[in-house]
Amino acid sequence: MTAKIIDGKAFAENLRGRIAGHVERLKAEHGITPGLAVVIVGEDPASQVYVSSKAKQTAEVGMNSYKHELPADTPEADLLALVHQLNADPAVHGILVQMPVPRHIDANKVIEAIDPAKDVDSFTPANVGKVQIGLPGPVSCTPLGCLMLLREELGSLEGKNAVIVGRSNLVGKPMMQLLLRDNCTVTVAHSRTKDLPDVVRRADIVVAAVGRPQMIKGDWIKPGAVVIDVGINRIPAPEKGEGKTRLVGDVDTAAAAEVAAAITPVPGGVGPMTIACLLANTITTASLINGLTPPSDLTA
Ligand SMILES: Nc1nc(=O)c2c([nH]1)NC[C@@H]1CN(c3ccc(C(=O)N[C@@H](CCC(=O)O)C(=O)O)cc3)C=[N+]21
Repeated sequence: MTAKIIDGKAFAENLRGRIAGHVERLKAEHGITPGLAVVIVGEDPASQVYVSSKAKQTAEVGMNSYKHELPADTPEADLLALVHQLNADPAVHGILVQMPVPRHIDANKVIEAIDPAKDVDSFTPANVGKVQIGLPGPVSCTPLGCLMLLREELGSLEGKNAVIVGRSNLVGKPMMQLLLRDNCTVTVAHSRTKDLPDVVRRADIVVAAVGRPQMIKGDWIKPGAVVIDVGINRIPAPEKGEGKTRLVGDVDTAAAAEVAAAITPVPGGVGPMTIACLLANTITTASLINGLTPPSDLTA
């Protein structure tokens, strides 16, 4: 078998088109222009590129984009003060503080300072809890993007054996909640899991989120499985020239594609969905802040 390559970039583009429609409606019917504030501390070049593309896409769907770039040595108190200022700003419906923050800043303190009503990453304890019990609110961007791709590919996920490799707060744990809500039988595997290849071989759905380049091999994949590769790893690519690099996922894509029914590529799979879901969450929070029901096509 040769797997279908799931085009996350195209799905994300379509999603952004629907988001633009929702922005239009919020403006025309309610006089609300959703606003997203992105805060970045320090000059990490990869983060800079990523934040710029978020700002560009935010503007493209008709939302207001507020970018705050702070120097790497910004005191924690100054960052917390900015978060409080954004919490109080009625033009801001979503706040994202780009992670990781420099070591002298406590990331948990920053996350807990964000008003859960504006927490478009769904990182705050309040929103993590809401996702767990199924209350409306923002849902972690990467898991939400993965869920949308899986539903598009499979329709109902009911009864599927889903194996998530990785138990991070960022991806593994929220992914577990979402797949459980869609009636999958969920296994969360991690670095201490015994016989990991055998565990993965039982999966109808594999979500790889470990951050180790090409760790999941082709012969770990059950024939006909759907594979979602969350990994974004930069590795040396001497074939492209001295000192060059390329992006690979957590899955050996070429080998897995020989066995799977469908697989997301890296780049062009989950990554673009993450940013589109950030915009989707800003519609969700802007709606809820104004007492409106969020659009059902943008959430879990
Ligand atoms: N508060 C916070 N929220 C985040 O959601 C967050 C964060 N901090 N810190 C960094 C990570 C990383 N992340 C990515 C999203 C999209 C791509 C993406 O679109 N990747 C492209 C490739 C981009 C390239 O070529 O470098 C792709 O996979 O096709 C990558 C990485 C969000 N993060």
